[in-house]
Amino acid sequence: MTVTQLSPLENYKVISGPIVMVVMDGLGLGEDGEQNGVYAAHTPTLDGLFQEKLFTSLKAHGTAVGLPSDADMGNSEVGHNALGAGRIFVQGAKLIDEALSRGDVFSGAAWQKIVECGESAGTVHFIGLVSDGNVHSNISQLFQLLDACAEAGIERVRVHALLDGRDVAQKSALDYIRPLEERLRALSVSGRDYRIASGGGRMVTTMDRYKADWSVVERGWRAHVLGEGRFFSSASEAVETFYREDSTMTDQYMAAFVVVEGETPVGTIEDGDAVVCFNFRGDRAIEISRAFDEEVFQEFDRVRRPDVFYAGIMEYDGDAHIPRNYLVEPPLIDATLGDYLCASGVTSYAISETQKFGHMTYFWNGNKSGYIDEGLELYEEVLSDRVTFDQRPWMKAAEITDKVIEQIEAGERKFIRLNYPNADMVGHTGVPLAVEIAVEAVDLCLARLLPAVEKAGGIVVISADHGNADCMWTEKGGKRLPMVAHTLNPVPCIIKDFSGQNDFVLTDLAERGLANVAATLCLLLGFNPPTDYEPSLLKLK
Ligand SMILES: O=C(O)[C@@H](CO)OP(=O)(O)O
Ligand SMILES: [Mn+2]
Ligand SMILES: [Mn+2]
Repeated sequence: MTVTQLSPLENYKVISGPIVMVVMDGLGLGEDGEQNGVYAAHTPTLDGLFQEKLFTSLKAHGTAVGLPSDADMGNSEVGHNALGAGRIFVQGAKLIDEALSRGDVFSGAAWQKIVECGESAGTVHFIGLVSDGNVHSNISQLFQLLDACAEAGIERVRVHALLDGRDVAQKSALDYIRPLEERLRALSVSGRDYRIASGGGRMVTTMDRYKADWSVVERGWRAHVLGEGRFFSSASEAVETFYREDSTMTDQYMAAFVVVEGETPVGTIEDGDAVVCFNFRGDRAIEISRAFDEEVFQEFDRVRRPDVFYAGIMEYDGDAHIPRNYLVEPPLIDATLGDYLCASGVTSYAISETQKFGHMTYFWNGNKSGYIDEGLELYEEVLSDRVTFDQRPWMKAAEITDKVIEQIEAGERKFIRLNYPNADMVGHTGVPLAVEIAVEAVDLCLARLLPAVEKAGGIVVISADHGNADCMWTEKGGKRLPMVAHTLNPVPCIIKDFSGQNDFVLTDLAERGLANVAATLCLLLGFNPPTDYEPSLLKLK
């Protein structure tokens, strides 16, 4: 859909400064208490902001962001999609559930190709995250695909199982691996041979994003395709061994492993095979997809590139069309705020560090990777450290702030958006002191950013995409259980108008969610929001 120019808002007095949108990734509003890293941290600036007249909270999980139910935590993809497109789209998690239950997955050309590979003696491989986190994947969907393989008469199936421990409990891998092994065993009758062939922790194997560290993907390639990695007789034996050898080891960081019989890997990927990536979320599935799909590839030495039919369960990048084949159409996230602002001639600037760079560009723009209008937009990436972020909880927040202040002072960009990854990336490590420092780093940066917006006579909107740091542990029987996943909590939203030109008040809405932000930004920029957008949080008095 081509979008039209936005119409000017009546009675709006044009302001000199920019509109600055801050996403504090993973910073939600949880219950007061020491388990809440936002509460526990020293945050004079945020505390002040929470008292602002235009402060509200936004629903950032479940149905408010297009997930199957309100038991689903929010995540960066669905959160930034809603922020950047102003509407609630049925997201991958639900689309795949529906496509599986209706059978659409199996009626398309991609599934036919997979079945053909199986029929001509090829092995069908599944690569993906084995958990029920519903952020990148859902193991229940894998089970349905495996059953369908059996029904279609496919004799040989191999699963390359990435361990989660980030969207689910830190050490829960066996809760997924054991039932998976059980299911594969049960399907291995009537001449069928279904097994786990390789795997590894998601943060060190296969699931890199935004080109942060290609060695992660290379490690996965070596384990899944070439059968190189530490040898075990089964996936559960690998996990049990890693736990035994290092009591501090958690699933997301487990080394790549290969399942062998004797010294022979049971499931390398060979010419004539089919490979399905069953992660529905794109950011961490794009790189491995490129490694399979691309003829010429410079990112690492693939050693051998098997001639396979590769399909994603979904298309991961609607701009670059990655991967070439997929099983389910992704949500059509069109007519984004970026599209409208470009059509209306508004200059903009988007920035984060590597870990969240694509969140403010690719997710924000509806899972499209390129510029909408290079003449009007500038995207900047600050390179992230390559560490587990409990070691550097300040991350690149200061550098991001420097660059944003530079842009504000230069005065050439009307709409500025940035993401501070700290509360989320450090929240996922489960190290309380580091989480508090992460939140404090964000607070410190806001204390520098606000005066710059004030000086320029602009407006700042400060919110988040979902919770994380707001719950660092839960308690059971007097014991603390680390909580590294996102939360179901709402997120703050503060609008601070330093221009004083217009009198904005909060609108009465039955429920406020992330999807209401885009229309709010239109208003602050002096435009009537598109009529099909969720309503603005504000109106002119
Ligand atoms: O790290 C990630 O991939 C997810 C959690 O699975 O976090 P976020 O949605 O905040 O990017
Ligand atoms: Mn996030
Ligand atoms: Mn996260």
